[in-house]
Amino acid sequence: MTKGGKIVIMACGSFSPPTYMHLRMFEIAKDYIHTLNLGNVVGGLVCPVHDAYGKKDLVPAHHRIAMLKLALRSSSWVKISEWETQQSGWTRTRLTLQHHQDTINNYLTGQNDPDPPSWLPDDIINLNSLDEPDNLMEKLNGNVPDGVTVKLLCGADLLESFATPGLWSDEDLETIVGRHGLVVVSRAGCDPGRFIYESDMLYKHRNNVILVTNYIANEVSSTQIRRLVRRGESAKYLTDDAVLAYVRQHRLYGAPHCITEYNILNDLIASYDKRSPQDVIMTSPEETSFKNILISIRDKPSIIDETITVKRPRKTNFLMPNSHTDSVSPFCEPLKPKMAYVDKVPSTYVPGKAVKIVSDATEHKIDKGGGCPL
Ligand SMILES: Nc1ncnc2c1ncn2[C@@H]1O[C@H](COP(=O)(O)OP(=O)(O)OP(=O)(O)O)[C@@H](O)[C@H]1O
Ligand SMILES: NC(=O)c1ccc[n+]([C@@H]2O[C@H](COP(=O)(O)O)[C@@H](O)[C@H]2O)c1
Repeated sequence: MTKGGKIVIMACGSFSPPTYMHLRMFEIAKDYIHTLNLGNVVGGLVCPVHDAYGKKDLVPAHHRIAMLKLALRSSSWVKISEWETQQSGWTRTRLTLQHHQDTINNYLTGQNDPDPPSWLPDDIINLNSLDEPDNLMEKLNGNVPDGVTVKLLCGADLLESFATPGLWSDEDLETIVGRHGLVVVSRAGCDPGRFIYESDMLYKHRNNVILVTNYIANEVSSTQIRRLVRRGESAKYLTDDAVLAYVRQHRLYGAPHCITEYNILNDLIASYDKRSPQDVIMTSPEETSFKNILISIRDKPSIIDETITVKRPRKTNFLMPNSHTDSVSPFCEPLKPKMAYVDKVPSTYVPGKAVKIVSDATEHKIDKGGGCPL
């Protein structure tokens, strides 16, 4: 067994919106712990804070949860705990760590709720279902040799917030650091090693603080994404496309009225049933609640992108009969934005699904089906 036992790493924060760095923290921390044999990471939890935390630009929890779900859809081991957001008000981090640790260990000792919470790490669920009867008996008797410790995963700025007068109580910090432990990821402008050295309490518990150097520094923050969004500038590649799509769709953080650009990937065409030499595939279209959708169409890989604007002329139910294909007829002015109308789009036209645009010299059509994942 590794020396630190089973660990669940939990990041508490606003996640308004989640960034790639929020996700990277988990990967970096897990690798570090495993390569140095400091413990066995059996799960990761993201715990968005309650709305009552009241931080600037904290959008309602249901939005932050929805964005986290989109951001984490490819993670096999990091889950979201909505627990804090479901409490009657803001919860101190010590209580959050304690609650999750207790719930996990109760589950492991068989005192579990028959309906385990959705955030319970899969490895914990599997661990329990693999229990030998003897081992289970030992656990039922209250002897849990390998209980799980929930550690607080944070950036070095959060560690340094421990020194902000009145923000954290000494008693809470003693419990968080002494009983749970910290996994701190480096962040520009912070010196966590020195910070620990200069705090008597942290220095005393320094063996319970794992300092992880992020050698591939990424200084993206939610603040920066919000700023770009507010200014109508691109935040692409700072967070997941689906998160940005959600932000635009719900006009969060002052996002301007939506014009969405879709890339047309010619190299994907080959994998689809080709109808004409000008077939193009749209990637990552979004829900059709937008009035204007900007679509880049590249007829031939060699020529400059042309764009057409597809307008929804009136409210429809957006359900397309199986056999139906709507026409988009652009004005024929080469290399200028072209206006076109789409009456209806297929019900499959949702985030994460691509729609095939079939084009020829005079008309463009949006075709049902042919979806490809993002
Ligand atoms: N670039 C980063 N490097 C290291 N840690 C980070 C980074 N961005 C966020 N974190 C950590 O992620 C956790 C959640 O932070 P939070 O939701 O406040 O993100 P943020 O991007 O710093 O937000 P904001 O910009 O709104 O203050 C914190 O522990 C924070 O230190
Ligand atoms: N006393 C405490 O327990 C305490 C104080 C400040 C922040 N926090 C937590 O730290 C996180 C900080 O998030 P932000 O970096 O987004 O402000 C939040 O989850 C918040 O609840 C806890």
